[in-house]
Amino acid sequence: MTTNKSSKVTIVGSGNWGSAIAKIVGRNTKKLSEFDPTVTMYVYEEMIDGRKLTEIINEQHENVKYLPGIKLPDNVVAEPDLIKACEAADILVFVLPHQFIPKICCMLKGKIKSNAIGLSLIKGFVTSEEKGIQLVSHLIHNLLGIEVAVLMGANIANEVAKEEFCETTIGCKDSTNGLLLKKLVQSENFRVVVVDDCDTVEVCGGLKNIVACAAGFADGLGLGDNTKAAIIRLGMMEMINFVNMFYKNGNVKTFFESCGLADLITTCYGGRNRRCSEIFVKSNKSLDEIEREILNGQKLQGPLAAEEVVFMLEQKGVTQSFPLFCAVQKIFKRIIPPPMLIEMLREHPVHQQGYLELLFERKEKEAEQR
Ligand SMILES: NC(=O)c1ccc[n+]([C@@H]2O[C@H](COP(=O)([O-])OP(=O)(O)OC[C@H]3O[C@@H](n4cnc5c(N)ncnc54)[C@H](O)[C@@H]3O)[C@@H](O)[C@H]2O)c1
Ligand SMILES: O=P(O)(O)OC[C@H](O)CO
Repeated sequence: MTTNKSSKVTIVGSGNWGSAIAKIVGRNTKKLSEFDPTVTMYVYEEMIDGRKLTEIINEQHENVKYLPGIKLPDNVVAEPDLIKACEAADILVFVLPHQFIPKICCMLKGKIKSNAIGLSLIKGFVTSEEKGIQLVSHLIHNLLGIEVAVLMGANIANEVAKEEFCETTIGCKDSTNGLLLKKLVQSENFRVVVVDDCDTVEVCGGLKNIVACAAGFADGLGLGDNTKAAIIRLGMMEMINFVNMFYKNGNVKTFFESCGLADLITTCYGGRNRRCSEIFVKSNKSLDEIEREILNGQKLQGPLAAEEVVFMLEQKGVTQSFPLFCAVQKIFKRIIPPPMLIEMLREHPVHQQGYLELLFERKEKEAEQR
């Protein structure tokens, strides 16, 4: 935990969500004595119409590429040098597409304060040859040696930036740090609940992106709301099963925080993964083409997560328990056609009599044994 009276905050990332959270964090640090008012935002530099993005942000106080139309507080300062941005920070808010995080952490190793704390807003997993699938917060902790909390919820960045009411979940083991992080990110219209079941919070954020892709496929196939509701329910059952199998201390109650069912709903109706998956079904375009044409530099997390998760499920020999995750991976690889999604869900193990009892009884027994 940090002992500074006035904690210095750096946001590592400046995409759609990074910029939206910078708006809240910048406002809070300006008014709360716990924090140094200046928030540094690490920006992966790029040129926009001949000007550097960092210069535009620092002069116009707007991330014109990733969050156009939203003014950032003037105490949010864009910095293109990763080390300069992070070396003095007491709190590091990680909010980059997950594919960039291993490289960023390697660059930061040994260059940050040893008593800094991290908060990861990254929804995804990382995989390596030796370690298989790993939670992003665990990777950051292992590489940088700092405690890392997570923040996940039903939070489409553009809506948060417009200050529409929503909720979110922070997973943090240390209650003092949890409270400090809550103060950093909570606002009138962004309500925070802190829980200590960090792994479940983070797994929810990574897996819901896969379910969102299935929802997008259903939209692309012209199916209606009943099918989408089934996809959300079956997706949530696979998420619960995944936590039960691989994160033994996970608590099913966490699925009823914003990071669980609520995020599944918002992402299956309004998210980028859903939108791009619908186009994937309706066109012959590759995912790369769709990402380039639709997202203007923003990144999809769902297809990559499906690849990583299914690789792990295959290694463990348990793919039959996760037909929805597997269907998404196979459809993106064009191994099966999109209508096969429904074939794979028709015989879902959740439809077997007594499935829920088995799922929850097993969990209760395990809890008793501990
Ligand atoms: N956008 C949302 O609505 C939203 C909401 C909640 C959580 N999230 C999660 O937050 C995380 C970040 O998402 P986002 O929406 O802020 O990002 P984004 O999709 O807008 O990604 C683009 C960002 O990646 C950066 N980038 C591109 N190439 C890079 C490189 N080689 N190295 C480092 N950075 C590079 C870009 O500069 C830009 O800042 C993701 O895990 C996402 O799932 C997003
Ligand atoms: O746009 P998506 O699909 O990356 O989802 C955004 C957020 O994670 C929703 O909470």
